[in-house]
Amino acid sequence: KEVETQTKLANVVVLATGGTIAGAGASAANSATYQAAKVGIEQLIAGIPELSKLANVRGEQVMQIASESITNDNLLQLGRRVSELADSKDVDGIVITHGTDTLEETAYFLNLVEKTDKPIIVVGSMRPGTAMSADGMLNLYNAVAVASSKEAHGKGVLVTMNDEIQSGRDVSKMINIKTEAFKSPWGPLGMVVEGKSYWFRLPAKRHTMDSEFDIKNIKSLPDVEIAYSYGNVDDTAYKALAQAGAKAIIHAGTGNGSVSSRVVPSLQALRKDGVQIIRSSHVNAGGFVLRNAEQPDDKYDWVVAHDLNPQKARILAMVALTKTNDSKELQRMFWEY
Ligand SMILES: NC(=O)CC[C@H](N)C(=O)O
Repeated sequence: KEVETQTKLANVVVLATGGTIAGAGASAANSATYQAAKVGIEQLIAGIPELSKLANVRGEQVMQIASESITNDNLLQLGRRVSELADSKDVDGIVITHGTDTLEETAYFLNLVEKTDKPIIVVGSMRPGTAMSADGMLNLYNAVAVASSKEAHGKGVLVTMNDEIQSGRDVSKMINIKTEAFKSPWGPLGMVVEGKSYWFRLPAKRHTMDSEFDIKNIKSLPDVEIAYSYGNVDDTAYKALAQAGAKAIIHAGTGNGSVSSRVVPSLQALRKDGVQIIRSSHVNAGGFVLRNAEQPDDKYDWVVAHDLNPQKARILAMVALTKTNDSKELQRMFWEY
């Protein structure tokens, strides 16, 4: 009977990449001062015996780094491993443990390029496992719960933090010291409570099975960079990034993605030289940039990132540029994904 119930459990693979969820501090009082990416995945799984009631869980250490150091090559390596596992008959769901600093970028990347309807859940924590009220254990338990659930199929890449199920496309790290760090401007998709998921809404944007991008066809990612805007800004960073070979520059603009009059002429010139200019906003709670509002995008042949923050806009621009360098096509993609 025991064997029978065991075989009915979903097979979930946890791909570990590092971050605070694998962090360790000197004492239980160290919630903010600790080293990320220290604890191996076997030890993390062994620390949560309750996982074996949810799924047949096995771990794989893909890398062991703090996520601010993740490169495009790391993204491709992780994306390819996820794709291999998703293609495997004996894998039902995939969890990725990740540092929280760039978790929103990796989750969005996978959401765009993985051709599967199997659940892919990206999870991190705000406190290391050695701290009082560590959040990693429950976040990982919730990730495995969602990864092994039938309802999570076809909903794109998801993030489970702070009991919430968020869309990997929408979610962003909004504060760096609280366990309620991850928010979406459009709200969570659901909740996980005691290992059971409760859904309230669905993602509206194209993802995974419905995406025109496929990790299997992406050999490398082009150079896309971000320039931050603020009072007294000038064009130095934009020109330097283009000089260094950026194929597209994400304008991390103020407000509506507005552009300083000291910067506009240089961005027009860069566009004439072939660099794609993509206007986004760095406002905290989520930007909303519209074409020809603030700047005449049609006239300058610029693209708007709409609600994607600058770091997510970088991800979509890189993936999009593997297919096209046509600014109209890029803009279509920025509306659809
Ligand atoms: N809370 C975290 O995971 C942050 C730790 C580290 N900076 C990282 O992103 O990997």
